[in-house]
Parts: sequence; C-alpha cells; structure tokens
Amino acid sequence: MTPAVELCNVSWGPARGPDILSGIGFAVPAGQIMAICGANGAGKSSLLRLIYRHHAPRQGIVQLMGRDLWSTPAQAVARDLATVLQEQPTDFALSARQIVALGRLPHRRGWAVSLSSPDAQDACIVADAMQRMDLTALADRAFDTLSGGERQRVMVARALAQQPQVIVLDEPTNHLDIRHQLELLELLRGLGLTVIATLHDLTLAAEFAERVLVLDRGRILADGPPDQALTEPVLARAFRVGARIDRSGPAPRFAFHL
Ligand SMILES: Nc1ncnc2c1ncn2[C@@H]1O[C@H](COP(=O)(O)OP(=O)(O)OP(=O)(O)O)[C@@H](O)[C@H]1O
Repeated sequence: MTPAVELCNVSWGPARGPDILSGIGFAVPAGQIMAICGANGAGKSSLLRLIYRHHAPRQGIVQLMGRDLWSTPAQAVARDLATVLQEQPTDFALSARQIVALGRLPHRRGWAVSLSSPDAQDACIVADAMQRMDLTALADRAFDTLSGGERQRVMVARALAQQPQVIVLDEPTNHLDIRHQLELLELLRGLGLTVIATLHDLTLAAEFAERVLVLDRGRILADGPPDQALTEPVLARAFRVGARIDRSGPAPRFAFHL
C-alpha cells in the first residue's frame, strides 16, 4: 500500500547555509502514529516543515499519498494534510469558531468563503470538531482572549475540521494541562489518521506513539517502536546525558543525569 508520507534521501538547509537535515528516509504507512524526538536544534521542526510543504528539500523527494509534494498544488496538499504548529494567529480578532472554520478553506472552490456564513455541512463539521475539543462554550470568544491551552485546542479543532488524511503537529501538548494532554493524545490515536508529532516528553511519546523517530544533529539516530527506539544508548547520544529506563512498570520511566 502507498505510504501516507514518504521521504527518500532528503536533505535540507537554509539558502547558502549548510545542511540542517541530511540522509533522511522513512515511510509512514496510513494510520500510523509517529513521534519525532530529539534534543533542541536536532532538526525536528525543520523535518515537519519538509513534510507540510513549507521547506522544499535541497535533495531527495517528499511524497504525500504517493504524490511529490512539490508537484502538487498547495490547496490539494491542504485537503490531505493539516498542521498544528507552535506559531498561532494572535493579531486578528476572529472568534474561536471562525478560526476552526478556516479548516474548511481547502475544500472550497477558489478559496472563496464567508467565515460568518459557512454552508450547513461545513457548519456541522466545525461544530463537531469544536465539540471533540471541548470548545463549544468558547465558540464565540475572540481567539486572542483565550488561554494558551484553549488556543491550542482551537488549533487542533481547526485541523480536525480540515478532515485530512495526515495531521502534523509540532509539540501539540505544549500549554495543555495533564488531562488535556492525555485527552488530546487519546483523541489523535482514535482518529484512524496518520499522525506525525514532535514531542519533547519521552514518556508521552512512548505511550502515545506506535513508532518513534529520534533525530540527532539532523540525522536519524533511531527509528522503530518506542521500546526499540528509546533505549539508554540512543537517549544518551541524542541528549548527551546519562539515561536510565525502568521498564518494570506498565509504562517505561525515564531518568536522566548529567
Ligand atoms: N531558516 C533557517 N535558517 C537558519 N538556520 C535554521 C533555519 N531553520 C532552522 N535552523 C537551524 O536548524 C537547527 C534545527 O532547528 P529546528 O527548529 O528544526 O530544531 P528542533 O529540533 O525543532 O529544536 P527545538 O527542540 O529547540 O524546537 C537549529 O540550529 C536552527 O537554528
């Protein structure tokens, strides 16, 4: 079966700069939940930007649903792939519902859309996405009056309203309290979609993901099920710390020292 996302021998670096990512190759089957872990500056966000068609690879090819990303119009990519990023809109006064309704844009012909009067089907999809993210009571609040965690849930609801095949998330649990972290990861797992998320919290990554990719200075250091990818030697090398993993309980416990 065609992978949902596939990178073949990809490298990327900024114009006139050295490679930040090199020799990156992996295929994500449809429906797989993959976490990307690694130290600050390892290249996690840059890798996501290649997957959501923000950076074009310097070398190699990135495919979404079997099509070269850069031979596919941006709107067609947006029908298949949604993002939840760290940068959030803050400088305009749309309501939470209107932000979520933006997720319907890629499905509109010619991008023409009235945010205040979406058609009945779109309104239903938007309401459903908001309900799943526990946002119904906040629907009419201006986005810039919401807390960090509420905003994050709005951005996830917008991605759900997009009804994509693939969701790419950059540190989705940032700003969320423990309950909302667990609820979000549970929800993502239950969607049946392909999910690719960067996660700093290794315990969450080990519990949530079926597969973990560990990046180290722009290269893949480990790629496999959590218990094979998140090992003491891999973590020691990736994070330059001593690492101990206690696997005696139901979930692994990670301990680190300098
Ligand atoms: N457009 C750019 N121009 C120059 N350097 C860049 C650019 N984008 C990323 N970098 C550099 O590439 C490296 C990887 O950055 P990236 O944001 O991908 O790391 P990360 O693993 O997501 O880090 P963090 O955990 O701190 O968010 C960093 O050293 C960063 O400064």
